[in-house]
Amino acid sequence: MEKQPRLLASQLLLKNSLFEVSLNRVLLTWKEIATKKKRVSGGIHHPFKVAGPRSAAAALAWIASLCRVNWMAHNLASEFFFMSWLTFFITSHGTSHGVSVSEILAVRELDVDCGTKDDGRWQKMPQKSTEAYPYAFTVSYVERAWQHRWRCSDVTFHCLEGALCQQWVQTIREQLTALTSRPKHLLVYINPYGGKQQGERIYEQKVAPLFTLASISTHVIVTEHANHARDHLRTEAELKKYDGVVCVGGDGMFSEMVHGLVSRTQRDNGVDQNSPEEKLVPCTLRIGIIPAGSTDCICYATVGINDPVTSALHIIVGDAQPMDVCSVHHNNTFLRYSVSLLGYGFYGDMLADSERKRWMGPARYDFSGFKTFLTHHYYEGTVSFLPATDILGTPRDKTRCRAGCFICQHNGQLYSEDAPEICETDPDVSDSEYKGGWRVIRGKFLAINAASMSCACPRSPKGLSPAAHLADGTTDLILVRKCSRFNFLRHLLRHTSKYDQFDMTFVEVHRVRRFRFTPRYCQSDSELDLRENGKRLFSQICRDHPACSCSPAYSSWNCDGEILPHAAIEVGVHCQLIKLFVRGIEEQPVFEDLPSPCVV
Ligand SMILES: CCCCCCCCCCCCC/C=C/[C@@H](O)[C@H](COP(=O)(O)O)NC(=O)CCCCCCCCCCCCCCC
Ligand SMILES: Nc1ncnc2c1ncn2[C@@H]1O[C@H](COP(=O)(O)OP(=O)(O)O)[C@@H](O)[C@H]1O
Ligand SMILES: [Ca+2]
Repeated sequence: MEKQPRLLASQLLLKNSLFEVSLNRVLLTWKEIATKKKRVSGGIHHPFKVAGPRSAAAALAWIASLCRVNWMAHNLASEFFFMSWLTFFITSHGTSHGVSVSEILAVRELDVDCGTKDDGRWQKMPQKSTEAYPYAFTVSYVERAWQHRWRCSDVTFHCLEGALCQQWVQTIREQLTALTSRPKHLLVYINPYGGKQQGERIYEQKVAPLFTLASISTHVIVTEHANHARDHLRTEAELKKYDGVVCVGGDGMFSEMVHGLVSRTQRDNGVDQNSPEEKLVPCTLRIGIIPAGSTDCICYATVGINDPVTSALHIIVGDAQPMDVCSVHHNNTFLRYSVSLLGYGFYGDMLADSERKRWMGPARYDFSGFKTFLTHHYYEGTVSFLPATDILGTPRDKTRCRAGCFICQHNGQLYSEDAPEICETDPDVSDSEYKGGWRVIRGKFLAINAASMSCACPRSPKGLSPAAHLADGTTDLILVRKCSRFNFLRHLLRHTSKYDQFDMTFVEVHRVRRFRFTPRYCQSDSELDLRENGKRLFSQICRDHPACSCSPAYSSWNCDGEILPHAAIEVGVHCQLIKLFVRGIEEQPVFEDLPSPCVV
């Protein structure tokens, strides 16, 4: 059934005119071609996947001989076909290849005699094609590769008539211009010190050539100090000139962009950020992330991979994904926004320690994580939260937030018949109570984490809260109570396997709209002084009595990789406050579940 229209189309085409094509795969993708047999790439099948020549030169000759491709489309007036897809057939093997117009990156005419150097690499036509078909154009398009990676692929079409060639180029350009969601002008900030300090190199070598190919103009700023990008965005940047902003760096750099853009938007709209109850105005400009940091969990959890080329291609095709942002206040004073992790206890202590070891690069987190694990401090306090009861789904269900997520499309405003009713007495939780819809839990905690998205990252591909949603207006509050080191290790290890990290007696998780935390001792205006004195006092006591197993009174909050100055905070989720140049993680037919090494 499916083959019939294609067959008809090909007959039509042969009658008219059109192209004989040689599929001119670029050398760059050769490595992938050789291993393609193992991969599934979104239903695209190539004839050259079974066996391959050894050297690159042999590969080119082999591809050229193998891939005699007929370009089959109907006449240009027949817009129906063109509206969404370009389809070409690889006649030697009878397979077809369709490319959505929305995933075409660029089209350029080729000077058949001397090739083209539009994108920085020469493409020489095979001699035979040059003689027989003196005109050609190249279409660059997105090809799906292994594990959510996207790559830029080229296909070159040859033809007999110059006018026809131009007509095709013109038509494809018109189609691309009609895609209004694509950015044309971008403001780019590069953190040269993020991650392994490769930001500038990554941008120049991997991203800038793709932006040039897609005719995107950029204004690039290499930051000179922390908060440079935030302050520039908040005050100076002429945002009207741009269709989006891009950061090259890690989660900290992304956080700077969020603070700059959100603050600017609130100021322009007369909204007071200091009021915790205030409804914030969403930002219109989209943010792109080129991952070049240490954790890059926002990129990983929204794209599925930390890969600069993939992220650049998502920016070029103009993807858009709304995201929730948490605002953090202390005593009616705005502190910070958070998009990924707000963590007190384990992640706060780990971050505070790791900041002193920046020279270690991304490995500082493993080192400080290990050290913090050994110190095994717990903290006493009260967590109160407003459960999100009017939603479908729970933090423990098996659904995952993926591209086009149904729950996020409805702003999380779905009513579930199974949603638990709030009852005044909960026999399961003896140390919790309800006050006006708020639930209050007192206890001793190793960690208090709020994940407003999954926080998936290479260290934990499913993340801190695997079922969290990017844009549902809720955050998953994870409470890890005091337990043995062994049990805490079991909990941590489960972040790296398929086993449920919440299925442990000392762990609970709640999907909430707001929450507050108050440490047991304090909180007064002189909290900061107390904290400093307290820390000094405890460290003195512990130095004097090394066997002492007491915990300090306070930890710090890790807010997307930044330390907050207060332990007592109030947090509210702002549904879909920002937009990213991504589409969410695309479903893949294979490789979705990583094999788990063991369960403990
Ligand atoms: C035993 C292995 C345990 C692995 C547990 C992994 C849990 C990982 C959850 C990660 C959540 C990440 C949330 C994102 C936070 C970022 O915003 C933020 C800033 O990122 P940036 O530097 O790119 O700007 N990053 C972070 O705060 C770093 C989080 C990294 C956590 C690593 C924790 C490693 C723990 C190792 C414990 C080892 C115990 C071994 C005992 C034998
Ligand atoms: N030019 C700069 N010099 C020093 N710090 C910077 C600079 N630009 C940005 N920063 C800060 O560096 C911190 C870490 O940046 P980030 O890109 O997230 O890297 P990482 O993932 O390694 O932490 C952020 O807090 C950011 O504000
Ligand atoms: Ca959320």
